[in-house]
Amino acid sequence: MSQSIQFSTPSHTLHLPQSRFHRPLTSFSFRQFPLTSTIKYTSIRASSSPSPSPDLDSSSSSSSSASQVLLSLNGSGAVKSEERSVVATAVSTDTAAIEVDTVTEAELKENGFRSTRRTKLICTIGPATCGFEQLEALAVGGMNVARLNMCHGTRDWHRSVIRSVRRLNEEKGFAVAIMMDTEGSEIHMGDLGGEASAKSEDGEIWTFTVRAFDSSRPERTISVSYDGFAEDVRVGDELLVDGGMVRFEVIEKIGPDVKCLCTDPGLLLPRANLTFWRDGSLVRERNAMLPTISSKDWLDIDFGIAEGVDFIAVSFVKSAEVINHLKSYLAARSRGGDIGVIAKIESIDSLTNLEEIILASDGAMVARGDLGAQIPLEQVPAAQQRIVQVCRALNKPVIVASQLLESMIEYPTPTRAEVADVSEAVRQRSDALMLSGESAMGQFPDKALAVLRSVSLRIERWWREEKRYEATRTPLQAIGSTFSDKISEEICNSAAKMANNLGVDAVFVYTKDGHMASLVSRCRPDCPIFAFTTTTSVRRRLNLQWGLIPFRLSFSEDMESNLNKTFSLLKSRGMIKSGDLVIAVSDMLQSIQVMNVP
Ligand SMILES: Nc1ncnc2c1ncn2[C@@H]1O[C@H](COP(=O)(O)OP(=O)(O)O)[C@@H](O)[C@H]1O
Ligand SMILES: C=C(OP(=O)(O)O)C(=O)O
Ligand SMILES: [K+]
Ligand SMILES: [Mg+2]
Repeated sequence: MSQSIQFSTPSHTLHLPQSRFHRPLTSFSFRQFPLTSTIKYTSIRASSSPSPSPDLDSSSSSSSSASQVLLSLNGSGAVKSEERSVVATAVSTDTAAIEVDTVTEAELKENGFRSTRRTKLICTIGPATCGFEQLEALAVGGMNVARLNMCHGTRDWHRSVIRSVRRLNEEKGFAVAIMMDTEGSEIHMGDLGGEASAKSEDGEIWTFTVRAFDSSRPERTISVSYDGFAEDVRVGDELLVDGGMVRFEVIEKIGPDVKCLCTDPGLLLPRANLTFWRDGSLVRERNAMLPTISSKDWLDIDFGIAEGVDFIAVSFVKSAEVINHLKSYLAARSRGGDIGVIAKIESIDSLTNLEEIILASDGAMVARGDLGAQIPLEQVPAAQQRIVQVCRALNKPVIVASQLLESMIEYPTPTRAEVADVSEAVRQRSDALMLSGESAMGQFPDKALAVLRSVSLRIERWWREEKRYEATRTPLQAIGSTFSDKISEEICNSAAKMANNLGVDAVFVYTKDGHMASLVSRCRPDCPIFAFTTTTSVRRRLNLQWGLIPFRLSFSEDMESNLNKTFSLLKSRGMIKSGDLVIAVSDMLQSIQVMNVP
């Protein structure tokens, strides 16, 4: 019935120093399981309340102990509207102890493993999506991470969104992670005194000023966030709003006011970014004086720690130093340092110091909005490809962001060019795609998310059909520093290769801190990766990474018992079936097992 092969420790064990994951280290040998598997099944006992503790089962060999599996829809593909009514409701059967997100469950049951989406989706939350039902619709539509841009909104507003997302996760079994994005101290316009936008026409004279307005905004006047602004600019400089959406020429300076002539008309949006160009180059001296993390950002970071966000995305990173600084700050203040730091690559300096920045971070964002204001637009695609490749090489998740479906802020369908752009990001196999204004303040947030979902699924399938995977490309460079890390890496590389060659249905990875799961994800195998972890926060963080379907599950050091338990739980939910071919790896027992589900 089930055939399984196990590479594990038998007679001779090689003793190695304990790794940072405290896993027993092993040597490798080969053992063929008898055709009648040693794996046995016992039914799952129902438990009236799910265990709040993410601790491992103490009774490691007992696959009959009350068990809990938490699973997210993340990674699942499309959801039909009629399924929404049943989505994410806790199932009250004798397996009530299993909390399952029924979106993924329905997907797996209906279309099998191959249908799951590998590319992760991030939605910026704004006025269009901050209500509980709107957040739920996004989660049902495939949102893996909710992003909060601290450039906008009050802390109270952000707190209420964070709490709604948390409630959604708790009540409906989702694992949507929260990413807080810092404002940074680059120069930007004020908030237009509450207006949604202001139109600037060709030939108009506008005043940019560091003065604050007591009451309403004077006509054709824009406040600027940086005090040194009026001193720094020169008559003749070109002033670009949002990287060129609107252009002005500086014609006169009067104290704190700078008079500018509009040369390229357009819409001014609240808090739009401002850059200055002199003789065809970006004026950067001024920016070098500004701290990457402003005093307001530090307060926001403290707020993020207190509210338990999962990721902090740092705007306008210039070097690895600021990332290291923030990481030690977080390690000292947040329990267990469980907030991931994402470096936003959106400046010339961040491209210059790309490798060291990414190495220091837990992930990176190709922030094409500001990047396109700092380098010529035609250089942005090459920069994107390089950033995606470096992240992959260094095993850090990478997000492609900004203007993916910009036209969908106003229209219900994307342009062909936008679909091509999204396809390219998926084809590069970036971990995640991000919506900005489309979900924050657009008219069609759910439709925009559905476009990301369907394009991701289609391109991923095309990629697999074309068999354009690793064999034809340069192998991944080795990254592990300790011997133990090198073993994990080799195991994951081999497991992914075996998964492709054998055409397995899924890779199972048992991981406490998520590292082993990220190593499997890095290989971008053809099949989905079921990542089992013991803690809720790791489960949420894994939601950012390509191909991972994160589950929370109590498990032990005993892989056979873990597999027994997982098979029974997933089979009882109809998420796997007898005969499915699975490869299992774990960061406790460094082994690869190949087996058919009995
Ligand atoms: N928390 C918020 N409150 C109000 N509006 C928001 C919020 N977040 C985003 N927005 C709106 O969505 C737009 C796009 O979001 P985003 O790309 O994150 O910001 P930005 O345009 O400042 O880079 C913003 O310009 C703003 O109009
Ligand atoms: C994502 C970006 O950053 P923000 O929206 O904070 O400007 C960007 O510049 O592309
Ligand atoms: K920001
Ligand atoms: Mg930016």
